[in-house]
Amino acid sequence: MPKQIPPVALTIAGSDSGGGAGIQADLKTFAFHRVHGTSALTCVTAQNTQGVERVDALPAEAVRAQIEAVVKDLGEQALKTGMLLNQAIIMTVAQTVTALKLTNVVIDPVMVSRTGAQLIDDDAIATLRQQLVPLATVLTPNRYEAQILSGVEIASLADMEQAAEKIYPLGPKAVLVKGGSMAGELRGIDVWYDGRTLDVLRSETVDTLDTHGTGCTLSAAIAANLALGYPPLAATQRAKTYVTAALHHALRIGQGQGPVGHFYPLLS
Ligand SMILES: Nc1ncnc2c1ncn2[C@@H]1O[C@H](COP(=O)(O)OP(=O)(O)OP(=O)(O)O)[C@@H](O)[C@H]1O
Ligand SMILES: Cc1ncc(COP(=O)(O)O)c(N)n1
Repeated sequence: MPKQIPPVALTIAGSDSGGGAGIQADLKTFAFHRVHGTSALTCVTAQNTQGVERVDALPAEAVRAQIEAVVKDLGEQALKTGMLLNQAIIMTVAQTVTALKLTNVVIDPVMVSRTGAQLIDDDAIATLRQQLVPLATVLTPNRYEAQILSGVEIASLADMEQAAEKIYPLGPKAVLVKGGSMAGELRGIDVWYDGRTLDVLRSETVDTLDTHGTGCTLSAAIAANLALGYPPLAATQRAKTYVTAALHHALRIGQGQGPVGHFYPLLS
């Protein structure tokens, strides 16, 4: 049988020592999709299922060097960004993605945790909005990040739709407002807007506390499906289906929120 050449996807994100989110979630998600994953590490977190205990940033130039090293040799069919942490790293990633003319760019604008805690400073948020958001093929804010980017207080499906329409003019080709931290039946419902189509991506609400890494996994799965050649909306629908299945098989490990089951077909 001839050897197959896998597509390549790049993640630019932080390390989660607990293995449930960040680079670790991204590489597992790429591997599940049979996409070769490359990575540019932005920061190292000391983290477990209960929270983040410490964060150490890498120098922005080290982030640039990692991106350049893997892209010039292995290429990339898609990339995602996750936790970029500070203004210098955000600026460097935006410059490098532009300079290398990288395409199929999924931006997970990690700014606020699901519990509502701000993860990066105000300067970094402004830079992310101005320099990185316009480069996105798909931008995936959670409820609180969508509130910051749109100025809309989000409590209903109509609010999610309005936020997606307000974020779109910032420059991404498509916006997915994620509903993992919405209440009741809206938990797990996402809103897509690409300037033409306003679509609601529905899945059943999975009744579990073990949701660590859902956001990272979703954006990595979108990038993997883009690398496989699916157009943005189809890639996002397939990613949503994957995250829902992985949530159904979330791992009950650790004392806090366990990670989703990335390789759920292998779990008995
Ligand atoms: N309990 C759930 N049931 C079904 N889908 C869910 C659930 N929780 C999250 N999701 C889905 O997971 C994906 C990630 O969304 P979420 O809003 O959790 O992102 P996030 O806040 O960035 O993630 P995280 O909580 O990992 O920081 C979305 O498609 C969302 O709808
Ligand atoms: C290194 C790192 N990156 C990102 C997240 C957010 O993860 P998620 O939004 O998927 O829970 C995290 N907890 N740690």
